[in-house]
Amino acid sequence: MKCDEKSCASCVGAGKKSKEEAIRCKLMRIRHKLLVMSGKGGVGKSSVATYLALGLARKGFRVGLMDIDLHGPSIPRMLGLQGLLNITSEQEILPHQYMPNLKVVSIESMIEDTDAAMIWRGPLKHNVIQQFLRDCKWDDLDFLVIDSPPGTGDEPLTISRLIPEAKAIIVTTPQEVALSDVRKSINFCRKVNLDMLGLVENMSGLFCPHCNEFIPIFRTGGGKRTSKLMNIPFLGELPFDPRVVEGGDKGRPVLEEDGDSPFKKAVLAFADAVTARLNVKDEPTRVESVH
Ligand SMILES: Nc1ncnc2c1ncn2[C@@H]1O[C@H](COP(=O)(O)OP(=O)(O)OP(=O)(O)O)[C@@H](O)[C@H]1O
Repeated sequence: MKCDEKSCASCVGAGKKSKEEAIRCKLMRIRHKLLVMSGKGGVGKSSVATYLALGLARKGFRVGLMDIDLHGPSIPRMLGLQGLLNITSEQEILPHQYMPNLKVVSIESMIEDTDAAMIWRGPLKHNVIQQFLRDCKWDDLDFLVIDSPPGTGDEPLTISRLIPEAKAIIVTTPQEVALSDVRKSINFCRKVNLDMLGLVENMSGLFCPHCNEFIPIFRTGGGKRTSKLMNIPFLGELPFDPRVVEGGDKGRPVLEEDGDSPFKKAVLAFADAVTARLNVKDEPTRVESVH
C-alpha cells in the first residue's frame, strides 16, 4: 500500500506510531534508496552522490539527496546551499529545494557553526539519521541518494538497519590502495545483507583540455577488474576533471555549465546505468525543468 500519510493505517493517530513505523511510512513514498559509500576517504564519494542526484534530476526524476557524512558534510558547499533548514510547527524539516525536483538535507544546514567539530558516538549518529528519515519532508521521490562517510562504521550500518531495501553504490578510484579498501566495503555489504547495485570508478583518468588525449593518471581498469573479481556489477567510470574541484569549491556543479564534456557525459551515462540496473522503465514524472 502506498502511504499518503492520511489514509495509511500506521499514520492515522499521529504520535501513536513508533519511530520505526514513522520511518517506514516515509520510506513507502520513496521508490529507490541508494547508499553511496566507499572504503577509503577522498575518492570522491560526495561528488559522485551529488552528481548522481543531479544526473537523475536532470532526467526528470524526483530526487532527494541526504548527506549523512556527519563528521565531514560537504554537499551544501558543493551545491552552494546557504542558510539553515526551516522546521515547521509540526517539527518537519524542510529540505533545501535545489531544483524543483531535487531536495537536499545535510547536518551542515542544521547547525549554526559549520566549523564546529562533531564529537558524536554511534547511538547519537543513529538518532540523527533516524531523525532525517522520519522528520524530513521528502514527500514522493523516485530516488533518495544517501552520501555516507568513508569506511564501514555506524552510518552505513544504521542505513542497513533502517532501510534494509537500500542498495549500495560503491565508489573507488583506480589505484590498488583504494581497491583494497573497496573489497572491505563489498564484504561489509555482504555481511549486513545490503544489496549492492554496483561499483563506480571515479577519477578514472584525465582528458587533456587541449588535445583531448586520455591520460590514465592513476592507471585504468582497476574498478572494472575488481567488480569482476568480486562479482558485482560495474556502473561506469567518471574521469578526473579539474572543473569538478573548482565547481565544488565555488558551489557550482559542472553539470550546470553549457556544452558537453567527458565528465558530463560520463555522469549522465552513470545515471542511466543506475536506472537500467534498477529496471526503471517508466518515464520519470515530468517536473518543470531545471536551471
Ligand atoms: N571526477 C573528479 N574530478 C576532479 N576532482 C574530483 C572528482 N571527484 C571528486 N573530486 C574532488 O576530489 C575532492 C574530494 O572529493 P569528495 O569530497 O567528493 O570525496 P569524498 O570521498 O566524499 O571525501 P571524504 O573522505 O571527505 O568523504 C574534492 O575536491 C572534489 O572536488
